[in-house]
Amino acid sequence: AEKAEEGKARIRILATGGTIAGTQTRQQDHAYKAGTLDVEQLIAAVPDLKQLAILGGEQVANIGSQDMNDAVWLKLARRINALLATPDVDGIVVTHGTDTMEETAYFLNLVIRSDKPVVLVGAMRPANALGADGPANLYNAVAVATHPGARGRGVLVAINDEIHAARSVIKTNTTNVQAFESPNRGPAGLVHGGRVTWFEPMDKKHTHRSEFSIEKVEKLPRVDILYAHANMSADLLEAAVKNGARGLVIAGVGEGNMTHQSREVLAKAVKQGVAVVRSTRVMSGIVRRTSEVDDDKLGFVASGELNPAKSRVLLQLALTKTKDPAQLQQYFQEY
Ligand SMILES: NC(=O)CC[C@H](N)C(=O)O
Repeated sequence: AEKAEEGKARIRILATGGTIAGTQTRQQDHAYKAGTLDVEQLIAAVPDLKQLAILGGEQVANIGSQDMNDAVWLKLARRINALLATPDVDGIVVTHGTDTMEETAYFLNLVIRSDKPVVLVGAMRPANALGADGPANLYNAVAVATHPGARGRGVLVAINDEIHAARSVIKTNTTNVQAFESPNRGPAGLVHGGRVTWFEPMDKKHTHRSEFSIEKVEKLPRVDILYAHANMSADLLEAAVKNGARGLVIAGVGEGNMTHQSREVLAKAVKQGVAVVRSTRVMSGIVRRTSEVDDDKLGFVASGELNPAKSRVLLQLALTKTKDPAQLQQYFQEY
């Protein structure tokens, strides 16, 4: 029997597309189209959601998340801030493609102004595939968003029975249903059949404690990521600067390393006022300040635990405040 309405959390589901809203023409097909179902269809597919919460749905976008961009981020973040500022919404679930989910989650983690739960969810199999994972993931995500322990934890990702902090989570498999991990820290919790278990909370600043704001931001600065490899030439770095990048993130080899030619071009870029962050193409571990590369001398910033995609998000927001390398480094420690 359904629980009494009073006492139930009011959760708004904001849909943006992705495989969770995707369909294939035949169940055996490999090919499919992301973002074909709308938010009402997603909710209707999981009747038991009504037991968990009072739900409302909104369609913010309907795209494959490879097409996620600053404009949709700003729209989504503004809508969430507006909803959470009212007393009628207790939490938000965002359905999202998995390709860039880690970036959207971290962006929201830095600009949402509330300690109410915000939970991103996706799926690896289209909605009508054999063994579709979307309905169970959505059920679990709503359960997490209604859980009192989710409050104040920052933006979360709930997928395949795990809960992850936006800051730590990365996609680690192209197609498997087990596609998300937090390699350095492990998950923030577990959720199974809607039952939630929490682990240690994140010690970094986020959401209501974040000093980043998009209220007055019309456009985010351009930040490019360049991927280091053996025999890496430096001309693509020069091209990025020439094309107006205000920040560069290096997906470095090892602990944020790159060819000496690249390092020299980047040092020059810093002198021209471009911010440079050293991250790594390696899946786990930390890029510490001044190991093989002398960040103090060159004016670079070490990304710490943040992978290139997340470093890019933080740098975009940090550049709305400063381009001083010392202050930028401080942000990379605190967020
Ligand atoms: N599993 C997925 O969600 C991937 C589908 C699509 N590429 C997206 O990220 O939206």
